[in-house]
Amino acid sequence: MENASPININHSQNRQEYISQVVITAGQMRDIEGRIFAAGMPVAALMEKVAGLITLRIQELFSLSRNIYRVGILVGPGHNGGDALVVARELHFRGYEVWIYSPFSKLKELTAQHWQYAQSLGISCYETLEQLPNCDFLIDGLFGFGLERPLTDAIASAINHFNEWQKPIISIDIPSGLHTDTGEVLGTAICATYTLCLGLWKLGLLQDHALEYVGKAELIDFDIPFADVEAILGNTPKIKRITRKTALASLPLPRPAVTHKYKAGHLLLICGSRRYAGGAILTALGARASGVGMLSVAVPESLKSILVSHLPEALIIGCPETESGAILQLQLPENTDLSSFNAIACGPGLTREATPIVREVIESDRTLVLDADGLNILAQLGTIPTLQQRQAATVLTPHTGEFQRLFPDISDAKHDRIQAVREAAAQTGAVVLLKGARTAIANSQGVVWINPESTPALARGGSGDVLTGLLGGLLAQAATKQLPIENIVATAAWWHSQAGILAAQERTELGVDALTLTQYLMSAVRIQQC
Ligand SMILES: NC(=O)C1=CN([C@@H]2O[C@H](COP(=O)(O)OP(=O)(O)OC[C@H]3O[C@@H](n4cnc5c(N)ncnc54)[C@H](OP(=O)(O)O)[C@@H]3O)[C@@H](O)[C@H]2O)[C@@H](O)CC1
Ligand SMILES: Nc1ncnc2c1ncn2[C@@H]1O[C@H](COP(=O)(O)OP(=O)(O)O)[C@@H](O)[C@H]1O
Ligand SMILES: [K+]
Repeated sequence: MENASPININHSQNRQEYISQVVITAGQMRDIEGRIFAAGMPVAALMEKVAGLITLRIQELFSLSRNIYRVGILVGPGHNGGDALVVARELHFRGYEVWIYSPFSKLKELTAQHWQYAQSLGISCYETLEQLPNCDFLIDGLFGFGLERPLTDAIASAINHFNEWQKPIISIDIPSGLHTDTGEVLGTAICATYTLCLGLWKLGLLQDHALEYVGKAELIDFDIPFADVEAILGNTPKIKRITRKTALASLPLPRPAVTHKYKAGHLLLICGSRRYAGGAILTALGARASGVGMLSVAVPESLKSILVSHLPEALIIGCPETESGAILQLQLPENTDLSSFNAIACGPGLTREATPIVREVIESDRTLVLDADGLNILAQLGTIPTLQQRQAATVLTPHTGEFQRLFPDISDAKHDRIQAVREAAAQTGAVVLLKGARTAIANSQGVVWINPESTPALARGGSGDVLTGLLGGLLAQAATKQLPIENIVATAAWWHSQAGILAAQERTELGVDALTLTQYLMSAVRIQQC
């Protein structure tokens, strides 16, 4: 299986794209910073540059042409506090009313110098909370990527106090109190309205449990040299954000002028039961939207007519069913066996009665997506030994509950989803897509893609079924083109979310039922292509 293709970072026009993909840990940022300083960049000069860019962004967000603003600046003991003090000074010169608050008796040297200079300019600097007047917004420079120990006592209560103010808070680099890598709350954390992440995206900002603290995240690019990033990350970063550009690059567009339906991929969906008929319809509609050349859908016989009425273009295969209406046996049309398909997606709505069918597709040599009951059955069969028998590519698409059933020995799924999904892919050899607010995808070589934009409108029954169909359809098309599986999986996750975002914009977050979502898939791509 091909690994992530290297990003060519030697052309300046690629910088923006590269920077928007790369995700780093605190340790990597420290190493990159160390190289920049060792090469001769003065620490104070870099702080000035970064804080200048932060100031410009704050001026855009809270323009004096609209209002007179009183700003509270929260200053920590390290260089995050130093950044905040430079911002305080600049906002003071620009005409903002600035108050500085820092409860720390000991500041790093550069930070202490900026504190002293701010005081000399007549900016009010306070050490106790009560002295700080009511402000229109706050700038959080308490802690950046240097925070490693849980916050306690006075500083923890101060953070809780500021959160209660319900004023906009702009966090510099990362909301203070979040762990830079896991996004975990270390005691307590600032609930930011905006997070201005410095230089390169920090991993913790893309972890699900950090999202309620992060607010709207933006990157402040301060021209970190490529050579320094490359020296630390190599030219194929291990953790990447899925971008519009990378996602669109894996879509099977444009179609060649001369082609036919089987060249555009043949997908077999195996889904549904009498109890869960809707899941089969949604999965099939997701597959339809992928543009797949030929769609076959195996369902229990009693679902055949309803599937035909929703998808007249698909070949609906009615299978013998159990007493309770699950598929009893895969009964493919004459002259067809599993090798007739470019990809198989199996699971939504099957019920656990369909174990023999799941076993059969796992034993096949076809690219396989397992979801929902396909995953529950796999967990019962024994995830790792069962998948070790597979010769072809496998994609698992669990939500957190399914993930824990599949990988009970990976304890990290709730604390560090990125590490968890990476371990799961390494143990199974499969591409694993862990669903969530920030869906993460890993391959067995340890490369991870994170979907950085989505909407809670998707937290709704059936939206995962749509993803399974969409992904299956893309994989079937990709199989004829030799595109890397993990790139297709990332594209499917991105596309699904973009459709959710578009639908939520037009219909509110309450208006994105799974059927509606399928109707937005096409327009989401069309808009993004423009
Ligand atoms: N790299 C870059 O690209 C650039 C980086 N820049 C900025 O530097 C920031 C990183 O700065 P940093 O390394 O000084 O760490 P930071 O997060 O400010 O705090 C560490 C301090 O907190 C203290 N401390 C820790 N835990 C604590 C606790 N529980 N309770 C109380 N104290 C605690 C800890 O003390 P110690 O552990 O030594 O006792 C230490 O003094 C970065 O986020 C960005 O804003 C820009 O200026 C330029 C470009
Ligand atoms: N809070 C959220 N923000 C963004 N996307 C979400 C959120 N919650 C769920 N999703 C997405 O919605 C889909 C839900 O899938 P799943 O849990 O399998 O639902 P179902 O089985 O009902 O179809 C996944 O693609 C997931 O990433
Ligand atoms: K901060």
